[in-house]
Amino acid sequence: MTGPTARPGGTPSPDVSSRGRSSADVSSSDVPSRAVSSSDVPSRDIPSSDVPSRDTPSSDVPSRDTPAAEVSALDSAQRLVADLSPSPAVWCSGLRKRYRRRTAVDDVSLTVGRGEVVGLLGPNGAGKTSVIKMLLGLVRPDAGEVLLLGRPGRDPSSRARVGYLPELFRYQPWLSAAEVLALHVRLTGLTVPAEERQECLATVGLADRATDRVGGFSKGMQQRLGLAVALVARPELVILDEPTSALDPVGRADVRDLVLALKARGVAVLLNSHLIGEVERVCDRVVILDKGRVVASGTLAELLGQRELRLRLDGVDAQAEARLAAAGPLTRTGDTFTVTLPGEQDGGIVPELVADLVRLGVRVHAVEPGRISLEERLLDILRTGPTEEHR
Ligand SMILES: Nc1ncnc2c1ncn2[C@@H]1O[C@H](COP(=O)(O)OP(=O)(O)OP(=O)(O)O)[C@@H](O)[C@H]1O
Repeated sequence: MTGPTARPGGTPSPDVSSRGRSSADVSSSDVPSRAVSSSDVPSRDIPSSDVPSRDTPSSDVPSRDTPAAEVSALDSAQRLVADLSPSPAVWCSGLRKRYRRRTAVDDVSLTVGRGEVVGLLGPNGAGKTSVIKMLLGLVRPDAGEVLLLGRPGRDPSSRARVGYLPELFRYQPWLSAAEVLALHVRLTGLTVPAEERQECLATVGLADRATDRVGGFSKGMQQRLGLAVALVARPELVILDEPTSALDPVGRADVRDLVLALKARGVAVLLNSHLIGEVERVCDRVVILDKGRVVASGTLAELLGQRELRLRLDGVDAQAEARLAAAGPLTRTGDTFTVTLPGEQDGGIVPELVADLVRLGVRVHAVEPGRISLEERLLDILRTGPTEEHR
């Protein structure tokens, strides 16, 4: 996944507004303001003003005098645009960042599809937060390109539909939790009714602290409030940088449920977390960074494989053992047989094996698919370096 990737069909919008700013964002001096030109393939993210519409009175819109051929061409163009798949929630290519002589991010490209949950993993200093800040336009990349929801990441309007929980943040201590949410909703330029804001506080477990001043909140409560801020303006993409670092086990489980609920609603999530078990439970795909580079990426099945099958059996004769060995390399410890299945398995391989064993008179006590954990794979990749298979 390293190296520049083809740009998706997102056409940046010239519309720039202050929507999507967060009072927890880093200083505006980090935020580039240069406009980005566009010349790409259209996507559904094209502002509707760029697309000819029969409903909009305009000099470009066909009138009764417009020749039929022209109307038909406009119809086709509209259909073509409507049929295009939406651009990814996050797309970046060739991101690089140096801080003085230290390279923090080196040629990082990644994509988060709509409704997809992607985990960003890597050791301390790997460049995860730097990548996130470049995606959000909070740090200027030395090279590379970013599109958020089909618009340039540097365009503040792209962030109106992005919820962001920064790794380090501090809200105005003199405001109440409800006031912090109201402030952030105003910054997005959207209208979110008070009841919905209160529901959002309830979602993160702060329903009964709405009127309390944030200055008196514990670290975990501040992190819960940060989550509420990230979620309150009905985002289409949520970027969570270490969302559970201060949370208790119940809070962590809540965040897991929350990420799964977002996914169920079609919201894309980019999750940076050192809690690998959490990432393994909620993420569709994982991108592993080390020393600023992508060292591995893929779905959990791709990264972890699903190659082992452990069976606890009795009554295994030579014929049954031969059947087990036909499924893949076989080892035996007491009554436990472990078969290494081929990488590309078809879904029928396990039920067929079990049915054959039963037919051969074997008593099947347990069948367990085994695979290594994401933590083991991560350590393996970081210690020994990536293989072609991981990249
Ligand atoms: N503002 C900055 N000035 C100088 N160096 C920086 C700055 N921000 C990050 N770095 C350096 O860039 C590298 C990557 O840092 P980054 O915070 O992106 O890593 P990370 O993977 O998020 O780490 P962690 O898991 O510890 O949060 C580190 O070597 C860090 O010291």
